[in-house]
Amino acid sequence: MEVKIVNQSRNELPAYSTALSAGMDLRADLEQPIVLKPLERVLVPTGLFIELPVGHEAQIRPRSGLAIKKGVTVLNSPGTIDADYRGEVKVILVNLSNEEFVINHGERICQMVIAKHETVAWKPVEILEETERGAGGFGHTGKN
Ligand SMILES: O=c1ccn([C@H]2C[C@H](O)[C@@H](COP(=O)(O)OP(=O)(O)OP(=O)(O)O)O2)c(=O)[nH]1
Repeated sequence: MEVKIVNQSRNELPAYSTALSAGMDLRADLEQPIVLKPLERVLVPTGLFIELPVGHEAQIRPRSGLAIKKGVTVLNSPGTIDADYRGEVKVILVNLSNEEFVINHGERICQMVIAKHETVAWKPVEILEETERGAGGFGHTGKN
């Protein structure tokens, strides 16, 4: 599938890869480094703009390496990029460690996965079909 992408990032390194992996790493596009204190969050620009086909979304997900080594993750994971969004793809990072984390220009901060989704026509009804579970949830079957 082809997806249109406008790259206004100042990164010399490729902003995206063509590898056949599910997630494409995205790089920070920064004029100067960002210092993220413990428990602070920040909106990080990528310099990328995409045009997804209707019925598709892009999901912004954490990188496992940053999460386990630095405690830095995507706060709203998975962030949703809608098919009709034409703004810059941005990433909400949060520092869950007890040390400062510096985000440098060009650093790979997250990964983006393109996914298909259903387009639903909601059908209002008075009653839903019964099931064995019924309204039980949130651990109602116990631990064992
Ligand atoms: O991590 C994210 C999440 C969202 N967006 C952009 C693309 C998305 O299509 C738009 C709206 O996102 P969302 O629906 O999550 O935001 P909202 O808080 O519901 O705001 P809105 O009222 O603008 O929909 O913001 C990003 O760039 N990065």
